[in-house]
Amino acid sequence: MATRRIPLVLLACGSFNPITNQHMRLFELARDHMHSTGQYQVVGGIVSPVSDGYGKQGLVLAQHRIAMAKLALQSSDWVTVDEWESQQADWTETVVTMRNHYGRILKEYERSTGENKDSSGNPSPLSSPCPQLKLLCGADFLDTFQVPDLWLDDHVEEVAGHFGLICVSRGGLHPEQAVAASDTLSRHSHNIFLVREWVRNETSATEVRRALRRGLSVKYLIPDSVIEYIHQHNLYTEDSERRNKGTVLRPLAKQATQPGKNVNVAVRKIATLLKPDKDISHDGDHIVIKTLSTFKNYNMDFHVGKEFEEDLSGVDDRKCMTTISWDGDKLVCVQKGEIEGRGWTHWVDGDELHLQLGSQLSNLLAHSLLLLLALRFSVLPLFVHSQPANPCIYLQALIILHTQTSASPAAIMPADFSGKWILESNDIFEEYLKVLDIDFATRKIAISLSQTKVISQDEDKFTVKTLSTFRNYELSFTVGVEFDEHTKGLDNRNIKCLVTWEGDKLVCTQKGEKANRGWKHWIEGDKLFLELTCEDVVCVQVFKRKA
Ligand SMILES: Nc1ncnc2c1ncn2[C@@H]1O[C@H](COP(=O)(O)OP(=O)(O)OP(=O)(O)O)[C@@H](O)[C@H]1O
Ligand SMILES: NC(=O)c1ccc[n+]([C@@H]2O[C@H](COP(=O)(O)O)[C@@H](O)[C@H]2O)c1
Repeated sequence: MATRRIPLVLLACGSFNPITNQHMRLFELARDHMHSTGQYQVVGGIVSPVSDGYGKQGLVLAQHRIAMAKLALQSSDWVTVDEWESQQADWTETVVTMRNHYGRILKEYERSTGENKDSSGNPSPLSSPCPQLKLLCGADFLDTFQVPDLWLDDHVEEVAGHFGLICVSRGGLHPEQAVAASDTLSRHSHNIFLVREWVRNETSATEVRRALRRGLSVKYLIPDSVIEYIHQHNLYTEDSERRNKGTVLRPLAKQATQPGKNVNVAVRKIATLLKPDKDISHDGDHIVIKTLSTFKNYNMDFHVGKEFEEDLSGVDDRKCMTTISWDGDKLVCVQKGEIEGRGWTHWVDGDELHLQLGSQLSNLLAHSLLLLLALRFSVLPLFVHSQPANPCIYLQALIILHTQTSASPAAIMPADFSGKWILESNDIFEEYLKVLDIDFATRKIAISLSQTKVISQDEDKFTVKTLSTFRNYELSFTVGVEFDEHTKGLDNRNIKCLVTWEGDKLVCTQKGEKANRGWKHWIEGDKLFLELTCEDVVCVQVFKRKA
């Protein structure tokens, strides 16, 4: 007997700021994929734009995002826009939105099966199987599960385990790795459907907004009706992009103050009202970190490598013998005293400054990581504060910090790029070569070759050698010092270059005949990333450190 398919509803949650053609494609791709399993019959799709309380930079009002999504989806006979989430006063956890929709779906199902019950009240064999609801997302969404304090573990468990996920590939991301890296996701991998989009579409709402601000065409990226709506309401401007700038994303603020996080309610209330500044200055290994707030100020003034007596008045009023030292490019602090294993570690990872606090008291949250979200030279950090005034309580409070120092975190902890790096992936390299006017034959050779980068770094002085069996290229520069480069053997142009630190990224602007030309280098774990930009093409190369 043929098994009957499970009716399935797909739910996509996001900003949809604005909705793009690719958002709508996700539904089509997911439906095809789920039908191909032979198990499911997709019976509907829901777009659920997030509420204004989400706090994401540049988020225009929900009423506009809803209106645009409705206009866009006029062409679909099975995907609809739902306003429930967007109309909630505060931002709503995704799982709460899922429960709400699923409750509604189940009611409808019960109503329909009510008509088909046998004498003992059970659904008759004629009834269709119980419907399911799954969350539809792009590969970047899976990565967000790893961000500390963004998701509650129980919620990830419920989304992946109880409901299920359908995840469509995006850019060079590796959703299968995101699943493998998470215990929760890998436990439910049978309920996570990875959909491969072969016709790659890199449209992102952020890029669409940028183009609109610059007065560039976005035709064929978003529907004409949406373009018209945007122009009528003058939606995406420099002003609208500043909306929520400096605001901590609501999930980060909310999840970190959940009762399940062992937060002292009274202190949490005070802490969440605070807006302290963090002022970091340094002169060689002499570092001063001032944390200033209307509640409490705390200053640290130390020399790396020299033990000193730290008076934690205003924190937990203990004294410690403290030593802060470099461990690679991490700043590691050991605080010897009454509390065992006390200390912290600071490091920079991409645009983020991480602080890991450890102490016997905080074992419950032994790996509580902070994200200090950095925007170019200004950082918007989140601050987790250990306040064991009551030894049973671990306080985790989020405070918004605006760093007002010209010294970026990278100036304190510059990354070390030295080493040999082997090319692993080379995303849209051919488009990049094309935009540099490199001829067909050279392009075909170049994309087929492996590359090795050999980087020597002496503080801010760099030599980067790019080696392949076809051509070698060498570049030397000092961060902050402009230089002339002749791209010999590449596109043979003369350009004026300046490399600067942005966080721990090395960022180069290349001024010359080609617009918007430059590159960025950064390290994540044992990977070296190189983002090459020219005009509107962005190519990402990933290298692996050679042991
Ligand atoms: N090009 C794309 N490929 C695959 N998934 C995508 C793509 N664009 C958006 N998505 C997915 O659509 C959902 C809603 O996305 P969202 O509203 O955040 O748009 P976005 O383009 O990702 O926005 P932003 O550029 O601001 O990050 C998310 O699950 C996201 O991963
Ligand atoms: N804990 C949570 O439920 C949680 C955390 C972060 C984002 N989200 C959701 O993920 C989506 C992300 O959208 P953006 O990619 O536009 O930021 C939003 O719908 C947001 O509400 C949910």
